[in-house]
Amino acid sequence: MQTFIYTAHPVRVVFGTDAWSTLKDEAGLLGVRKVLVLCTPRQRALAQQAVDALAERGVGIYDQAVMHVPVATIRNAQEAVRRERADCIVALGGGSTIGLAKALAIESGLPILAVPSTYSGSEMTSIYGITEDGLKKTGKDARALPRTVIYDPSLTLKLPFDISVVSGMNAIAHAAEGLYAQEGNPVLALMAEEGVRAMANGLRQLGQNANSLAARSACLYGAWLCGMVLAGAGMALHHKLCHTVAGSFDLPHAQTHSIILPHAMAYNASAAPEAMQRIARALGQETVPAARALYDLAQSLGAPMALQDIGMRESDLDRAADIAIATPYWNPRPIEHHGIRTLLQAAFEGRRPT
Ligand SMILES: NC(=O)C1=CN([C@@H]2O[C@H](COP(=O)(O)OP(=O)(O)OC[C@H]3O[C@@H](n4cnc5c(N)ncnc54)[C@H](OP(=O)(O)O)[C@@H]3O)[C@@H](O)[C@H]2O)C=CC1
Ligand SMILES: O=C(O)/C=C\C(=O)CC(=O)O
Repeated sequence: MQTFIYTAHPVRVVFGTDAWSTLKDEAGLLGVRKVLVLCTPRQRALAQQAVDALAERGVGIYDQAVMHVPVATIRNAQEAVRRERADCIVALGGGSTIGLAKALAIESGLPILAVPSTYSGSEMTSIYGITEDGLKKTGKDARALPRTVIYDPSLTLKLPFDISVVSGMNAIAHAAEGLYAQEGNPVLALMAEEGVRAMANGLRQLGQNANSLAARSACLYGAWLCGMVLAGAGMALHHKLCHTVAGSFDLPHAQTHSIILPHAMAYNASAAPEAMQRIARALGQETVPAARALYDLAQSLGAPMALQDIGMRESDLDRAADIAIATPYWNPRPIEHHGIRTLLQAAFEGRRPT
């Protein structure tokens, strides 16, 4: 067996259809007294339920989380933390809310208790992203890793089917890329394959019945595994392209992942054949190239397939390629301008990878 390094990311996880009811006890186990609940404006009613459940520990709500964590939002939320003298942050929502909690924790050292309602997987990682002056910067900081995660599939029942699909593809992207990323290893490869399998099966079941708790459980379990792979193995070309395109041109994160993933896999296929085999096997499509199997999965679930359909302008593709190439992540195949520009064109048009 090859020599490798595996780093565990210590997060306490409570998983199950009634897991949400443990919120107060879990906050108690963290030894905190004043909990500020973060959410987006539309999740405020759920956040109020959290404050009520936390009883004397629930001191307030900050409900202005937005995607890509703009610096101005962080400043306003920091003010709420100071005003309420919070000593803990509950992040209740998707990756946008969890991302805001991470930015606050990096500055304050406060512990995060995350209750995810999408499949972004952010709750399992110490990776953070902050957007300033139209540019998204990402980094890693141990303080950004939540101390506790409560996964309750019943909280994801209201996640619309179309968002569930692209969010699930975002999770699959973590695992797919983790199979060839620089810090990948055999332990993470096991999680990656199982994560892709669980998520793909869960999404297919959701396609039959979006209210199925069994399907929602499979998706959330897949999101957890895929998030752990992202945390441990790191990122490569695909994630870099998504951060460039979504962060710099203000496109929706998960949709961008879903569209670019098959094209990034096609770019890397020749340099990472074993990873491609594992992805195709996890999708139950061993005779089809992984890139096409991913494209077909997304298409069969009605996901948007072209960057032009989610607001990208063709005139911005050259700049997107320039930004992605300027500060590349490590990648198994060398990053070269013509290949990346061609990849972005294919993703812009939504062509099935050849
Ligand atoms: N650092 C990391 O490891 C990672 C970070 N991310 C970051 O996370 C962000 C994207 O996360 P993502 O989860 O896709 O985006 P959001 O958190 O913005 O959620 C996506 C959509 O789902 C809706 N939604 C969430 N929960 C519910 C619910 N329970 N019921 C109904 N609708 C719901 C949101 O609605 P509403 O806005 O109304 O709440 C929103 O429209 C990006 O900024 C990305 O960079 C993503 C993956 C990993
Ligand atoms: O692209 C992803 O899904 C993973 C990481 C990030 O989004 C980084 C971040 O902005 O938090």
